[in-house]
Amino acid sequence: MRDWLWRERVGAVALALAAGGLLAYALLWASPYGLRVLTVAGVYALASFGFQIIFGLGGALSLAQGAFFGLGAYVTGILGSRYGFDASVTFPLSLLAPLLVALPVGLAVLRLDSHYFALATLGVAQVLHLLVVNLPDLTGGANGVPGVPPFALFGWSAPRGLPTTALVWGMVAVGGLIGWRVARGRLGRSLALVRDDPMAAACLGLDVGRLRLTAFVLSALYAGAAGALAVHTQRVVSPEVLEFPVMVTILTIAVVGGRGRMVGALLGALLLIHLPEWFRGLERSYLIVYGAALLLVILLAPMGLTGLWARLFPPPGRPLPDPVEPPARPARNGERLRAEGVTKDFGGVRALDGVSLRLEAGVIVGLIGPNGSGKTTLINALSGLERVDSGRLWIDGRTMTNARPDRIARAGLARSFQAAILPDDATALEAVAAARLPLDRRVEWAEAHARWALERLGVGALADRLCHGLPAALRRRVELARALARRPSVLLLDEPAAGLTDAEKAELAALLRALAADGMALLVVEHDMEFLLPLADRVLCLDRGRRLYDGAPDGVRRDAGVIAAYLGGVGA
Ligand SMILES: Nc1ncnc2c1ncn2[C@@H]1O[C@H](COP(=O)(O)OP(=O)(O)OP(=O)(O)O)[C@@H](O)[C@H]1O
Repeated sequence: MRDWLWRERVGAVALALAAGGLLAYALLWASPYGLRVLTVAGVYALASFGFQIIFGLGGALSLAQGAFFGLGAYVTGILGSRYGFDASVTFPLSLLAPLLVALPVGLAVLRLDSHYFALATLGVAQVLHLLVVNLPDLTGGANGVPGVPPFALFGWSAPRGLPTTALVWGMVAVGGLIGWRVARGRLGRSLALVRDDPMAAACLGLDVGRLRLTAFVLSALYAGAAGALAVHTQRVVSPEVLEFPVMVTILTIAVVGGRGRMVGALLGALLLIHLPEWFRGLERSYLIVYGAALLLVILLAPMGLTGLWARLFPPPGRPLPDPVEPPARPARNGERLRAEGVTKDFGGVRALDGVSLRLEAGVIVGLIGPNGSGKTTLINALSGLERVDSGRLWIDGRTMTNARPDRIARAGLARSFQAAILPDDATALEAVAAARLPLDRRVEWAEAHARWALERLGVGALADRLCHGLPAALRRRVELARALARRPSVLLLDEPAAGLTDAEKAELAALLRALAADGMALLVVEHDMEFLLPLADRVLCLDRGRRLYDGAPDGVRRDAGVIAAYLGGVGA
């Protein structure tokens, strides 16, 4: 514990020293030109904080960050220069304008795949650029708007030099702190989960669309603020602020600094904006040296400067929270899930053909059938990952037919996948805590509940181990702990015993029985009859998407239809 505190403090001390050094440079050594460059670095750091939220944490390559920057700059430029408004009007409006563009654009394009999303956001930048060039009465066209006043608020105005630098870096400090809290808090953690695997995130109850939209809007606010400050610094705004180099600079800052980290944005901005100045003396060869220096940084630190720092000085393992049992859903007997007449076609293939199913509290239902009989499709349909063509679904009496996976998850359903999906660079505790983010208001509570789930599955000792490199059996346990942490009323498991030793299977069976005894309704897809038949209370067998058998486990081996379609094949 003491070691952890000490090492945590080392990071804070390093940051304080760097801030002190920067302050000393600004106050004592920097020339007026040096202060200008420092101010521009601050402006880019602010825009990059926002980019870290949408790109670094959310994993969405938005190429609109430069456009939002330019929009903020134009709003301040036009209102300040033409109408004489001070920052009390121009600054909020420079945030509002990107927000008003980001909302509809985000709603329209955030569901696209990454490269289409990147192209769509690039389109936003192109449209804005065309608009400013072709609306000369408003924007000054290709010449832009000159004579933008300095940042002024309630009669005080920031003259060039130190006051402007201090103002910008004050905003950088506030913006960085907010961004840091976002990254460490529920939003940042949820976004990282969405970035790593949107499907798994949705099945844990996270509203992927809303999270991405929030990140996009936040990124636009940061860019708008940075654009407003940029135009006060340069005192002129022209279409250049909407051109691609601004976007490329922001992207390079994030990549060089380290994706998703606010300190990375800060370091990246300071480095990227100062590098050309340091190499300017080289005259014509400056671009070559600048490019080579960048390449070197990327080669030596592919995870960015902050990634390199973390590799050289690995962050201390945090003390684990004490386990706390999460509140259970109200106990209910009887039916928890009902599906009726579920039909699903994939092109010409009928994967499910009018399947009906009931899952009850305390009852384990085994789902069997030959390969391609529709078992996974049924689990996907029940958990909202596949839309059904016809049929109906209820969970705890509430209709959930074709509801989104996150809604179904919040209604009380949890599931596992054939191959456990866990984020590689998260610890087991973080991976499980992610499942509690939609339920717990604070990350600390989510972690305490996650610790309980890990202990319950007998893998408490793995809490601070990275998911990457965990053996398959342990990954399954952690995934199950993640499902359990949400205290679901219905649990769907897709081949949970695959790859386990006999001893591990016996442990798993005991655990599943204990969960059923707690009142959970379970559906277990398995090919391993030795494991499933003694475990299940009822067995449903599918064949070519149709129900072939639904009854007691001991009747399965005697059923002629099941033997012909399936058991003959698996040699049971
Ligand atoms: N996304 C898809 N697109 C097209 N066809 C699909 C898709 N998903 C499943 N199918 C088809 O639907 C049928 C049912 O597949 P499903 O994966 O549900 O079977 P399964 O019983 O889970 O098989 P297995 O035991 O091999 O996992 C198969 O014919 C499969 O090829």
